[in-house]
Amino acid sequence: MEFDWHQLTPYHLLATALVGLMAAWFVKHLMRLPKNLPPGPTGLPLLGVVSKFFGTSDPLALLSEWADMYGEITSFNIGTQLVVLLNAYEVVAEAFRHPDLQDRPRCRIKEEVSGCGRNAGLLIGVGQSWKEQRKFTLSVFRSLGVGKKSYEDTVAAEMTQLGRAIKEKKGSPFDPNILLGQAVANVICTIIFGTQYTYSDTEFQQLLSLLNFSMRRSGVGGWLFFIPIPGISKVPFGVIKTMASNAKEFYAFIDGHIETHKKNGVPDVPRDFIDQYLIKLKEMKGTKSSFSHHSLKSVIADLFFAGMETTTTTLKWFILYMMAYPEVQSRVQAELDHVVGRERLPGLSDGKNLPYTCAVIMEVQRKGAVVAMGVPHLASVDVTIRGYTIPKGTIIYPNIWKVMNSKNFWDDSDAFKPERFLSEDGKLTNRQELIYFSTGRRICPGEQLARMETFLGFTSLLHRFTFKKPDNSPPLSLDANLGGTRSSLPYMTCAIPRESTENLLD
Ligand code: HEM
Repeated sequence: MEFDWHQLTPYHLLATALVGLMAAWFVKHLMRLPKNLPPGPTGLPLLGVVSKFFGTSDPLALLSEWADMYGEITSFNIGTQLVVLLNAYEVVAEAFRHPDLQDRPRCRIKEEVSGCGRNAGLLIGVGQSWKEQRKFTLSVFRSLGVGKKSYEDTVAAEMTQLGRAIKEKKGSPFDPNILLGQAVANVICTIIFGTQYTYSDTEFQQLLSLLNFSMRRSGVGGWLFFIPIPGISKVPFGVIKTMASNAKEFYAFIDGHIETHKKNGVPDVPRDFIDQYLIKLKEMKGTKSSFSHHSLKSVIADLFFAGMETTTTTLKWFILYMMAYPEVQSRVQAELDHVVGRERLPGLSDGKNLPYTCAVIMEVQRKGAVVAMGVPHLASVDVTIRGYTIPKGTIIYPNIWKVMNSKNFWDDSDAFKPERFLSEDGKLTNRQELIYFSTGRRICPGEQLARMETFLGFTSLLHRFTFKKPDNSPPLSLDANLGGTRSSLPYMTCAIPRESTENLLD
């Protein structure tokens, strides 16, 4: 049959030209890739391995399988984006120390909704601006005593408020998610706004629901935040639309607090993060720096966003594991009673005398792996790690879950075994593979605060209550939901008050 050129329409020509261009781009793209990329699964042209994720209900298990097949460092394409996954402690430590692997992929949705632009704040900031904001934030934390003895009273007071609210449940079943979230958010509110809310405050309730939604629905490793499409925040339907409108409300909430601080004036002794930032803004006026109203707004959002759901989820795993392992719960309580007694609440200084309790905390962190895929880094130039090239523009994920759960590093890795963190003579032993807060130059700046909240939250709750699965409730599940954090499935608990601590809550 002869081809009739006259039947060709302009649409045919356009379609042919487009296919040709795409093919040319794809070949050029392949030719530009270095030969010594880390090994990994191959995918479809232009789509990469995306389809493999659609076919699985457990993306972590799939990534773990690839780690077992290809080794400590793997690479694959998501669409046309090259992604590298780091699956062993040594390789995460080496990569995250490297000065050229410290950028972040762009977070268009935040840039657009906040109006703060490409490089404001801490969580997605890059270069000099990120360094300045991070250094400043850590210095404010230090000056407020965050993570130190001097801040203990603030956190302990919040945990007492939490204990009271739990006591009001009178041992009947409740979902701990809301109460734990309130306690954790309130600690951050105290640092940033100098305000400690009551749990029934409507403004506070609204803040919690805005934050919870985005974190839970942001996809594995929060990938929805990193969709590299300009105008993404304008999508008029679905989860993106809700995330964008929540974020808008959230930024308006922050703006309100900044304006109130400005209106009232900064006192001689700054009370909180906003006061200290406003002083810094005054100092830096007229100089070229990253300090601005936008950056302030952006850093505050980052602290809430990075600090709230992570810590709440951690505390939720604690209660769930204690219900699932009542013998471990009893042993922690026995150690607390022995070291702390029944006349006072546990404090930070008790930690050194509570090796079993601390081992339980570490084991729940390992099994919970709340930030299972870390927060993605970006290569700012071509870098060589372990003999493999990581080209400029590659997104790098630390496979924190794998590092903390691999059979290669952990004996009987699936088992819940706090004793793995104890030496034969019962002393606490640290393991470098427990990279709960990541590692390297971008390691979580809230680590000290989170450790403090976790320790005081866990010990004070177990000192006062025994957590039990409600009668006739479904069997407990230790499975996880994977969103921005790896969180437990919703569950109910009964908190049974323990004897002779009643007076400590009044
Ligand atoms: C148990 C609770 C927490 C866990 C498991 C956790 C974990 C992490 C991880 C894995 C990262 C990524 C580090 C990297 O890029 O390599 C991170 C970053 C961050 N975290 Fe946390 N975090 C927790 C609590 C907090 C708290 C309480 C705050 C502050 C109030 C906070 C603020 C941040 C910020 C601002 C970043 C970004 C740092 C940067 O990009 O330089 N986190 N966190």
